[in-house]
Amino acid sequence: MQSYLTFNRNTWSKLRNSVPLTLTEIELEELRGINESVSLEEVRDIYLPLSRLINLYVKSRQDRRKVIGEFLGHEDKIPFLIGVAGSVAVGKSTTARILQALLDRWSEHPKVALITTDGFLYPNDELNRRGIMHRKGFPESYDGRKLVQFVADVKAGKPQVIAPVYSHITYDILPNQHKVIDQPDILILEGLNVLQSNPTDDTGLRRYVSDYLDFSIYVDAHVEQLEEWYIQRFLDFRKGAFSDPNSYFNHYASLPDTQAISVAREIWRTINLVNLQDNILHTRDKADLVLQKGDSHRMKQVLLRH
Ligand SMILES: Nc1ncnc2c1ncn2[C@@H]1O[C@H](COP(=O)(O)OP(=O)(O)OP(=O)(O)O)[C@@H](O)[C@H]1O
Ligand SMILES: CC(C)(CO)[C@@H](O)C(=O)NCCC(=O)O
Repeated sequence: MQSYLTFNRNTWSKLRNSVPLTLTEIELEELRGINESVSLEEVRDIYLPLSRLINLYVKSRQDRRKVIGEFLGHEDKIPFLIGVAGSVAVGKSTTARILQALLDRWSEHPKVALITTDGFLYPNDELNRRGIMHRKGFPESYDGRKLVQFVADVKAGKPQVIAPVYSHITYDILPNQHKVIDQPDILILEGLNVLQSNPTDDTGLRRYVSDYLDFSIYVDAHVEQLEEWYIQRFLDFRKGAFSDPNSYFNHYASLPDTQAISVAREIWRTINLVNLQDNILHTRDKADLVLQKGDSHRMKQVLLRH
């Protein structure tokens, strides 16, 4: 990775510069609500400098838009699109939610929306019909055309763009729910496939989500670590969400720990690890920024493309 600048925790944390250190009590509560295990030190040292960097990128994009607006006599409101990629269970959605909470404190971009590409998975019925239920998360399990169309519409400045919603509890698309993206200042798009280049248009015009990203982040960690986090999350879910009778994994709720661990390990090794190795890991080289995590999700290193 030669085209990246490399920062350890200490050098990165100093780049927070003028970002106010203090988060209000309300903001703190909001961050705690995202994930109780995220430490405040991590937010201060890693995510505040990152929010400063992104703010600079957004401002520069807004300045360019103003020039075009002045030239044309009217200014379109086009969201700044951030992609967050990485393995299953690396912490993409947690990272995206922390960023959302931090970025919408800035007056230049008060409206920050968040979408996960999980919503663009085919519903289970369709996955079963295609015989690919065991390939959830692999490129062929997503409606790539719908996803690219969604992103293209958002980046064309369209109001009220609709995104479908996925539930980790029912393990399926929620048929009667959707999210509306209405010209935010920033849209964070989180998902293991946001940097993938899979053809999504069989008419020959090949378009990828990554063509529309203004800034991309890859959250990275060693595979041993990822397996541990996946199993731990599975166990946490088992105690909580799986005990909901609507949960797809309800039958796992009563499994003893040792058996639950082997089920989780098996799912990890046969599905998510294979997907990481075949389809996700190589997209790391395309990211503008790589966040490298060590033990307990603590950031070890940050790489910034220059
Ligand atoms: N910064 C963090 N500090 C502590 N724990 C974290 C952090 N980020 C994520 N985790 C934990 O790691 C696990 C995976 O996190 P998360 O659900 O955000 O991952 P993900 O990459 O979005 O996964 P998926 O692709 O399956 O949706 C969760 O149990 C979460 O609580
Ligand atoms: C929904 C995805 C693909 C991504 O978030 C993932 O969490 C998943 O469900 N993977 C399939 C295998 C598993 O159940 O972990």
